[in-house]
Amino acid sequence: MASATISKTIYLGPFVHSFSLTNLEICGKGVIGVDEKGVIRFVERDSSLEDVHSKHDEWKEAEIVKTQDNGFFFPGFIDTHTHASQHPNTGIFGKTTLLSWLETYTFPLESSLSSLSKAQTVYSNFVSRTLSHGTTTCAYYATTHVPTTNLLADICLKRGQRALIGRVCMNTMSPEYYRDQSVEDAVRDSKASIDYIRSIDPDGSIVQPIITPRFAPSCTATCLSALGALHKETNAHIQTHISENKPEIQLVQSLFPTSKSYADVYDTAGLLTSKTILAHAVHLTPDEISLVKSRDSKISHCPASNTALTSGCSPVRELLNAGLTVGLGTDVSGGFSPSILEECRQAIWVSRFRAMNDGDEAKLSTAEALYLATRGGAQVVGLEDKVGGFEVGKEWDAQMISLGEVKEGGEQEGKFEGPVDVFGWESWEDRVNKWVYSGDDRNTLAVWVRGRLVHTTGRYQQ
Ligand SMILES: O=c1[nH]c(=O)c2nc[nH]c2[nH]1
Ligand SMILES: [Zn+2]
Repeated sequence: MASATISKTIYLGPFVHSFSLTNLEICGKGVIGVDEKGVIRFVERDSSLEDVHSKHDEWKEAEIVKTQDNGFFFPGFIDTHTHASQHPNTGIFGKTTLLSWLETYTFPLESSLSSLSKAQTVYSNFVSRTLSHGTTTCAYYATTHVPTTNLLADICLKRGQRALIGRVCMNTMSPEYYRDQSVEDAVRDSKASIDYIRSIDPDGSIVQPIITPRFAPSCTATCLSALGALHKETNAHIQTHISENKPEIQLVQSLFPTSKSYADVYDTAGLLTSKTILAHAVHLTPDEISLVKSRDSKISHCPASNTALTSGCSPVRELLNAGLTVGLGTDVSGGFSPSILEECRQAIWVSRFRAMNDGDEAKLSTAEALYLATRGGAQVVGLEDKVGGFEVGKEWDAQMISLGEVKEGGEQEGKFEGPVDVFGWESWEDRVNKWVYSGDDRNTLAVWVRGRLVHTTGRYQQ
């Protein structure tokens, strides 16, 4: 559990973060001061503890946290789209595609999360899992059930993980055993969850509610409009899915024959706003891209899920070139991993598949993938003033990454048990690439949110 108080702390060692989409800063000798509120007060480069103590007298008594085992500090990951309720199905999707996958695997599992004890087990486990992978902020879908959606918010608040938590709305084309019985029910229950989440964290500094129409096929036009009105009333964020696979898009066309496009369905309902997170966006038309841009709605790119459910390869370069704001989403359990580091790799792979047809410009670099995982994600969830990088005034949402080192002679005794082999001669840039391409949660020794230590592994020593 997150400790209640935090001490003024100096974080000492290399740090890595994005300046911009293409510019990753790698600072070999950093000193970062974080106050008792978890706010960064100074960031010194090519500096030492002695330099900092002589410059900042009032920091002489501060605690010191040093990187270890070829380590560096990195901003906490931001997962802009995942389903906590689907965690038990991770890796279970067979050869299904979106609509058959929902029927076969997803609705039965989600409906079973009416049980508080089952939800306690699933949600606690998933929050532990995402934290251990360095995810400090997560946009979660829960289920239609208010008590267990609220439980997910309780768990995130207690564990100290920033989260947007959505009670799922679905009043049509869903199984009889798992659907909202009316638009009024969908709105009443969404409101109940919004009110609860705002009551446990009135400033929304850790948990916030998010209005969650599942996707256009599972909500009637009246339901979508009522949720648009609920956004106007509450100013809560909105999350939904869009243009994930082709049969889904055809279904939307047949269900909303007077709409110009899938994006237009949401726009007509007042759901395309600057606080809207649209997951997938694999097959948007140029007109839809312009519409999304004009509304300043945000995109969650979910490459692992898009490949697993054979939905398609999202043209991320095109979305970025059009000026859209993009972050990464694990989309468990369409996606097969709770790790945003894995999602960086998947985003890079999918961009290579696009490049095979679209040309080399489509390729995402390591720096670009890490930007989407941090600063891009922060913009998607509306937290860009607080998290995503290391600057004075931002909050300390960070992970300590350690890569370990191969021992001389290849000795195994006492070797760092992680997936990355560092020999000692690699540049910092090469080390970051090695982490992105072959690292995992064994490399994430410690995780902080707002300066609070929320996860450690046994190897973390201070
Ligand atoms: O990846 C997805 N996961 C879901 O749960 C879902 N529901 C509608 N559309 C969806 N897409
Ligand atoms: Zn999803």
